[in-house]
Amino acid sequence: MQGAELDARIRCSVTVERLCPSGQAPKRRVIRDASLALGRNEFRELVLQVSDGRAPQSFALRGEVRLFTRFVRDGKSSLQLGPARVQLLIANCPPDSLRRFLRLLRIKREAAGKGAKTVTERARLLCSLPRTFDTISPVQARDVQQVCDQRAHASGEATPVKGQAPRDRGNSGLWSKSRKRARTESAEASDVRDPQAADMKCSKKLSLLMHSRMRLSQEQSIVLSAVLSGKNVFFTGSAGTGKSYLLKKIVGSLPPKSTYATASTGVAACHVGGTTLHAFAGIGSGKAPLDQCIELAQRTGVRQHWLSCQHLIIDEISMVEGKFFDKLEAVARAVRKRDDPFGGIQLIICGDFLQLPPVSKGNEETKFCFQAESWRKCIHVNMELTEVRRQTEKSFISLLRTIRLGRCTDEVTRQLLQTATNRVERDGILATRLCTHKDDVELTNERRLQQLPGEMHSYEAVDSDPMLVKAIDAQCPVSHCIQLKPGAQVILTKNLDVSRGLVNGARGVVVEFETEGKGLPRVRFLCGVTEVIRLERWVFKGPSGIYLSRQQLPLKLAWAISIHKSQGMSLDCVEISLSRVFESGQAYVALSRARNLEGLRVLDFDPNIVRANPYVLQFYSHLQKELLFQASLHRCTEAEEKENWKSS
Ligand SMILES: Nc1ncnc2c1ncn2[C@@H]1O[C@H](COP(=O)(O)OP(=O)(O)OP(=O)(O)O)[C@@H](O)[C@H]1O
Ligand SMILES: [Mg+2]
Repeated sequence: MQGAELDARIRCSVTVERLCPSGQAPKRRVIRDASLALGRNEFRELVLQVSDGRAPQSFALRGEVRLFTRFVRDGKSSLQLGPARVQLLIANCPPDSLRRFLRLLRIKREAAGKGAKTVTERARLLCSLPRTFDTISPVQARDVQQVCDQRAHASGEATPVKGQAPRDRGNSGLWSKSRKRARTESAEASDVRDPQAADMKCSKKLSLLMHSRMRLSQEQSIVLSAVLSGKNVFFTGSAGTGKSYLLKKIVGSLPPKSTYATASTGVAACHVGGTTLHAFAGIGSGKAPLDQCIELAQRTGVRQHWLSCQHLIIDEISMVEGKFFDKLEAVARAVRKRDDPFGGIQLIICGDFLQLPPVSKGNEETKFCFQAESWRKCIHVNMELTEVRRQTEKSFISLLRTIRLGRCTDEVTRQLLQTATNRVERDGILATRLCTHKDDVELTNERRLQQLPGEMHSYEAVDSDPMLVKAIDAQCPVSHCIQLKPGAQVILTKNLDVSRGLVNGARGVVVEFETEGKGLPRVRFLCGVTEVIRLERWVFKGPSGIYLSRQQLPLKLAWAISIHKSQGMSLDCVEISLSRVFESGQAYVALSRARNLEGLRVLDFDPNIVRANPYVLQFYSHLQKELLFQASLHRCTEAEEKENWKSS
């Protein structure tokens, strides 16, 4: 199937509810594994076709159609088809596919607008045309123009009252009535005065909307295809090659009911909208004997995860302990009563073993996951991302590559020593110090905030469950209480507007506070933008599988951050003191957070602290050979296929 056709057809669970006029309970039919397609019938009307693999049912989108999109993130949506008194409840759809499907539906429906010919019931009955269903064509320039015309027309008809959605569109019910959209619509209404500008704005907006899907590189797409083919995949790659970016795309491409996104740390889990691996597993630290762990995993709530999980995603695998992985594998088989590796769950694992290793306490011996006994039998395919996306300077990428392997040539040492004099501060934005020890971070941030003159402003988060503040703290990248003063150094913890540089990790300084309302902070960022920062919401799965959320400012104090917390982040301007580095990979993680050499200042650099674990190096050396072998095999098969094709 091509992209456009993919957008027009989704696999999901569909419940068809027929509402009875007499007020009786609706008649329901549940199709668990349905195909839902958008197309046109013999009268060129828009039609939704639901199929369970046998007889398809069609629903023409005539008259009023109401669309509910609040839970698209969970793969759910519903459509009320007014005249037919039918409701379609969509569930368990890969969220990205659902988003694209609904976007296509909205645009096609709006493009048809009022101009759509209505076929009378009589004409329908008398018509001799055979019943047909053609999958809808992709969005064309013509559709975009029609939508813009419709919008301009609707705005012209509606009284352009600020903050009020045009009546006509409100009635169609196809656009959710969120305040944000109402704002946009009122802005559109004011564009009526300059129809040409409004038209251009509208086409630009629509074209952005249609092309806003996350673009993957070729190598990222190959990994996604391997995942969608059902294989157990481990993909690796150096820092910044887009592993977590791809993982988010993978999460959005799988059915939500049976997909569990996890990571070794809370912050990494939040990046992929999931939970920690420990919270998913429900077996505590996993150090208890196997039968006790199995018992723990059989508890109500926990058992349900193990049984419903068909795709388990794990980010930052380098920090998962090997023995813990073996325990999980055995628990999975026991709880699911299946002898296949991991009880038949598809594993999608990613990380870079040359970054931070599992946390060890005291003299306890820790193993990497690839040293787990069950690793080899669980992983079918190893893949590597090679294109670095975080950094663009070739020389910096090559420097980082050397450090990653635990080497430090004279040239690398010279380049890093040279950064000690870098003036990374700009416009009052100081460098973030990456610290090896957590205590240093808290002390530094508290002390520097206290030292600032000016009034302190406090912001309390609104949590979905105030009893679970600790669980939310463990996963959310922002604290329950944030305190700021003018001059506070901050870092953005969410992508707000990628095109303007307001991305996760963007560095800034608080310049002032609004005098009205909540007294929100105005922050000047390194990218040159000064913006009032508003409350944002984070949603993630809590330990018992229910969704938790926090509403808070997407800011964190940024005089200092721990290297452990920085794993997975991209940072604008950093200062690193490497004298107390104690782990292999720690120096590499710290250095690879920077986007470029100019944004980096390394203090007290000693080449001896650059280390890579010898077992990890050995693992990667085997992996490289395996990948080379796979690639040559692939080339041979391709050549053979070409040869066969020529001779046939
Ligand atoms: N296909 C892509 N298109 C646009 N930007 C991308 C793409 N892939 C990755 N990026 C960007 O590259 C940067 C690094 O990506 P990401 O954090 O996913 O890397 P990573 O491999 O997980 O790094 P780390 O090992 O440090 O966790 C991010 O800013 C991300 O948005
Ligand atoms: Mg990552």
